[in-house]
Amino acid sequence: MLKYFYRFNIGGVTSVNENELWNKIKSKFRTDPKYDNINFNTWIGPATPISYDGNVFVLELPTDLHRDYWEKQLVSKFIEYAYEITQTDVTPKFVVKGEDTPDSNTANIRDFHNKNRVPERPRVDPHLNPNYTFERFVIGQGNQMAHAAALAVSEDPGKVYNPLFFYGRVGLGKTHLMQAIGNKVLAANPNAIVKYVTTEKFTNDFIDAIQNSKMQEFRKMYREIDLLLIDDIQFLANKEGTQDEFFNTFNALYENNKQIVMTADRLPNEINSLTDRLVSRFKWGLSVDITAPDLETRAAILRAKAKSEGLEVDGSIMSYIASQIDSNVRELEGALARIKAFADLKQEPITIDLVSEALRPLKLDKERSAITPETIIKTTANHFHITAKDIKGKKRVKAIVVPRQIAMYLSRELTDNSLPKIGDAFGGKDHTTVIHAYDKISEKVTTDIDLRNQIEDLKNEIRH
Ligand SMILES: Nc1ncnc2c1ncn2[C@@H]1O[C@H](COP(=O)(O)OP(=O)(O)OP(=O)(O)O)[C@@H](O)[C@H]1O
Repeated sequence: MLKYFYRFNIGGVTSVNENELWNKIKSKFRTDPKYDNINFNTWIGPATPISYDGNVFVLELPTDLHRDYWEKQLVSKFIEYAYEITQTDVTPKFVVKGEDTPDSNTANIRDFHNKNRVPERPRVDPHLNPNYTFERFVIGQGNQMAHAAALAVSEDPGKVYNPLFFYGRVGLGKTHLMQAIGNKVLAANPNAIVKYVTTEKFTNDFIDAIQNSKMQEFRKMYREIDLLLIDDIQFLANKEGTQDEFFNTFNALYENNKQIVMTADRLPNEINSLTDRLVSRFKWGLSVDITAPDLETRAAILRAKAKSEGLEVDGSIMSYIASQIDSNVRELEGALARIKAFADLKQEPITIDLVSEALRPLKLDKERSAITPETIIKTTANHFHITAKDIKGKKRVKAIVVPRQIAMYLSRELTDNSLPKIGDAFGGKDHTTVIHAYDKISEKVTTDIDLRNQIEDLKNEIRH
């Protein structure tokens, strides 16, 4: 391709040639905090200046995708920078490498091959954990809805809820449930193309494809999927290029009635800088949250895990472990593994003493005993901008009654104190008042997301 290297003069201002101008523009992009290294190396670095005649700047880009990206995301910055440098309006023109010299012969050959190709089902590794099945998933109050939706989708992918979106805190079974859909779909139809991918992997594959000019393969692979399971999409935050590509993948699959299942630790509209068009698409289907399992479910999960590992543990010991660990299922599993290792090492049966010894380094008992209704009352009062005296008092206004009930609920959840003892700490209330408050809040958290978040925040504040 011809390159022009010349300087010329407009009104006494010495103009720069395309290389000089491009280098200056590049350094401006480099120092702009909006464009980090990955962004710069992916989109800006691979561009080549072709010509600049004082008005039009021709920039060659390696792929169509780069052109799209430049036209949508970078063009205005380019114009702004070019103006700062030259004090003139520069119009950029983007050309894709090789496009202005199409080799018709090669194109014809490629066409021929495309038309005569025998369609084949590509082999895609689904990346599923065979243990993440519906059979091994224990249903409880916090995951009932999510489980039902997952099951419905696995029986009729692409038809009922598309996309299906699970959200919730870490370690509560989102990945397990989404992969259960994949395992079930594959069991029913071994030819289905199922792919589980984390958002991190999707991003890396995408960047890799751009850097190695493999976008076509990348797109083809993702667009032939029947069931796409994409985990932790909160990691799309602040990644505009990947969001664009995911948007295209999403549309291609959706239009072909292919099922998409996603997870995140929060709702789509709470993900930082997730573009509105993605947020609105994610809302087309169904979003379900998974919340922390209650005591009963935690014990049931433990029983199921112990059974699958051939561990014999008494029911009351299970309840004890479940009462000690109320954060998430992953930690529950970790505790069980720890107890098993401890029993093996000591060659002793699993008893309450052994369990409490095994879990001691996790400081669970200590943590529990360090938390008292007093600390809970104080923290809750602060949180709601009232006083501990209000909580212990008898005022019946809503602004005090609700925090009082929450503090009672937390005192039951986080301490081993008996009901009368909790009642005493709350200014001598009867134990039936504590039960009433506990039941009321337990019921409310199942439907009120704000309350649930507030309680989670409070638990964290109390623990730390
Ligand atoms: N209801 C359940 N029944 C049985 N096992 C469960 C249940 N919920 C979670 N688990 C187990 O807990 C562990 C953590 O679950 P998972 O990885 O699915 O959580 P997650 O919500 O995807 O968390 P993260 O956001 O950290 O990826 C897994 O081993 C999973 O099998």
